[in-house]
Amino acid sequence: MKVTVIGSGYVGLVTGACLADVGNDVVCLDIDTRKIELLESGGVPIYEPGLKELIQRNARAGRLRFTADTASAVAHGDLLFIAVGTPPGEDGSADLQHVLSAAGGIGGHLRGDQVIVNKSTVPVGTADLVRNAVKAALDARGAGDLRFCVMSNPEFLKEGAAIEDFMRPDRIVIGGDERWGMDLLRALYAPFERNHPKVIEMDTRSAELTKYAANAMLATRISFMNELALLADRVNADIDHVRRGIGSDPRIGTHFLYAGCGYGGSCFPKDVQALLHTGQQHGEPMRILAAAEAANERQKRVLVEKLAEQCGNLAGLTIAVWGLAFKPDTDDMRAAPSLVVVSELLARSASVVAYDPIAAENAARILPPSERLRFAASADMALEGADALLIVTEWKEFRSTSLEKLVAALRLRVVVDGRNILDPRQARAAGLTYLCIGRP
Ligand SMILES: NC(=O)C1=CN([C@@H]2O[C@H](COP(=O)(O)OP(=O)(O)OC[C@H]3O[C@@H](n4cnc5c(N)ncnc54)[C@H](O)[C@@H]3O)[C@@H](O)[C@H]2O)C=CC1
Ligand SMILES: O=C(O)[C@H]1O[C@H](OP(=O)(O)OP(=O)(O)OC[C@H]2O[C@@H](n3ccc(=O)[nH]c3=O)[C@H](O)[C@@H]2O)[C@H](O)[C@@H](O)[C@@H]1O
Repeated sequence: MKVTVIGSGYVGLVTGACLADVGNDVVCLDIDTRKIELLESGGVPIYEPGLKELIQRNARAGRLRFTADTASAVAHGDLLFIAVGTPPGEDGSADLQHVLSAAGGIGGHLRGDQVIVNKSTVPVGTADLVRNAVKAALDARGAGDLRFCVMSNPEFLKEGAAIEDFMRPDRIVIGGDERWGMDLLRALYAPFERNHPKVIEMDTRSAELTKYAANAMLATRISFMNELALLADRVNADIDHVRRGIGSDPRIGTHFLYAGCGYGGSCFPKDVQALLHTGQQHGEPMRILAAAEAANERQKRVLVEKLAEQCGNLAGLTIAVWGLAFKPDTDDMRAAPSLVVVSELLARSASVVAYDPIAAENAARILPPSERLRFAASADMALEGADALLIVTEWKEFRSTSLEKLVAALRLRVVVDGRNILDPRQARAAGLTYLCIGRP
């Protein structure tokens, strides 16, 4: 099938590359010409495991092309995916300017009999706005009779595992009000079903709401566990035991129950805010979600609070920070808890030496290096001259770190582990003051 993907970011590139990989003829469009030039020359603007190889393989096979030319890209696809960003506006609502500008571009060049599929995460009712924007652009060029429909197909992939998630989805939500659009999209996704039905059909508005419901539920689950972990700290219980104890109940399940230093990323924080905003707009305040968000804001400060409880005044201390990305296996720094952790340390007049295997460059754009903030080239180098260590992201390379090395390097021998990756007994036996989240 001929597919166009509008927006070549995390979702657009993964969607484009995976659809090409099963044999479709895909064009990825972006307004960022530097991104397109890089992609055309074999580079990939983001870090996502396996993506570079997948893109290169399919580009070589001629099934995947990149362009900044809206006219040819829109003319190409029988299916036109919108995968542009929907960042939070000032009031927390989803900012739809990119979606609507993409819709305008589609309307300006539509050739007819094309299905517009919205993959961006957007509030309920956006499909109608997209339809109106396309129609207005068609009318403006005297082409109001061309046939098209607008569908919702939210994306559930996780960064760091994006290709696996796309290739082997738990479910494929398709929201639409016209049968021909449904049929075309179902046919596109047939190779991903592998004898197990994955497609869940519904109306557009329910599909739009499903996406927010999923992220809001997951964010709430994490905040619930984080609050429980803070309580476990107070009552001398172990959140890891509690997690296993409740996760074995299939009604609860084992996934997404890890306490830590707060959720971040490009989606949970912004989608939680957007759903809160939708609730307010319609006179149905989402009280549970508001509490989940407040708990997350608190959680991002817990590491520094624990450090200060242990060390007293942090002024003048040098703190090593391991991990900056909002989770391992990504270079994404959007709403990463590390941003709060590092800013809080600097605000308390500590110096910071930070290390991240992949995200340091992106981090330095948000937190510019200064006299009190340096970026180290390795985990070991971050420890040089440090008084204490904070672990913020659970990159694999931190898991089997030598405890003896930490004891030798850290002047105060204090480690605050925001992801519970070290063994408390071993850490203490080695001579560290080891603080973590919800484990005695
Ligand atoms: N990043 C993720 O893991 C997931 C993101 N989503 C949703 O998918 C959407 C996209 O997210 P990301 O891929 O992370 O964003 P991104 O910021 O990585 O990529 C968006 C791209 O769209 C381009 N763009 C903006 N306006 C355009 C236009 N009019 N025409 C062509 N290109 C345009 C930008 O230049 C950028 O390259 C968001 O709504 C997000 O909430 C959904 C599931 C997972
Ligand atoms: O809409 C989106 O963009 C995506 O948002 C999340 O994916 P992502 O943000 O890539 O990463 P997650 O693995 O969900 O992690 C999000 C945050 O939660 C934290 N987390 C996750 C799991 C857990 O048990 N505990 C925990 O603190 C992570 O450290 C991270 O900061 C969802 O998991 C995806 O299904 C969704 O498509």
